Amino acid sequence: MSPIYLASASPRRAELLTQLGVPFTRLATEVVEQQKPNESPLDYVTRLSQDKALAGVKIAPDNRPVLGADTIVVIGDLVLEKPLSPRHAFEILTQLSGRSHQVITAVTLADSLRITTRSVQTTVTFCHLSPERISQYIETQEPMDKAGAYGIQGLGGNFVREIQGSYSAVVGLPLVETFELLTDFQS
Ligand SMILES: Cc1cn([C@H]2C[C@H](O)[C@@H](COP(=O)(O)OP(=O)(O)OP(=O)(O)O)O2)c(=O)[nH]c1=O
Repeated sequence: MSPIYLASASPRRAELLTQLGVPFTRLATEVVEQQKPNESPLDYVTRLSQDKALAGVKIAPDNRPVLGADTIVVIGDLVLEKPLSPRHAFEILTQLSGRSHQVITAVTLADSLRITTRSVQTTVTFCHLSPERISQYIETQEPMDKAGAYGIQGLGGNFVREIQGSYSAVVGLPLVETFELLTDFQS
């Protein structure tokens, strides 16, 4: 696999790309994450992954492909991103308790001429969480930098009764779809 740029500060995305065997250099980009009125969750996560990749293309020193990705948690029509505070994390986890939600991850590859995006939707079902259990989890700090205020790869995995779809997409980068995207883009 040829080397690429990764426009992401997420340690999970770097680990997953390493697991795929893709050599990469990280680029530091800043993208404002704000859903527009009437923008669907899928359109929103797609746009963010594209904005991240295109912000990387702008600062990349050469024309290697740039990968950008975004992950959101969706319950009903409501998009849950990273919690703004421990109190907000408590509200989010209370909403997720005892029911199913969707996790959508979009991945974009772009260079100065082309842009391609794949999105993956996974359904995750949580067991019932008591307020005490939620508070204890928040004390670990694990929820604070994660969409939906949990990490399936960490202690948040203890809450997952069922997952239908891609585990790696929930963690932040769908391995199969990213490999296919890279293969198609570089062929
Ligand atoms: C649901 C879930 C999300 N997450 C993480 C993946 C993402 O890093 C984060 C969602 O935030 P994002 O805004 O997608 O990504 P980021 O800000 O961490 O990184 P960057 O924009 O620089 O690429 O939540 C987990 O690690 N485990 C989970 O189970």
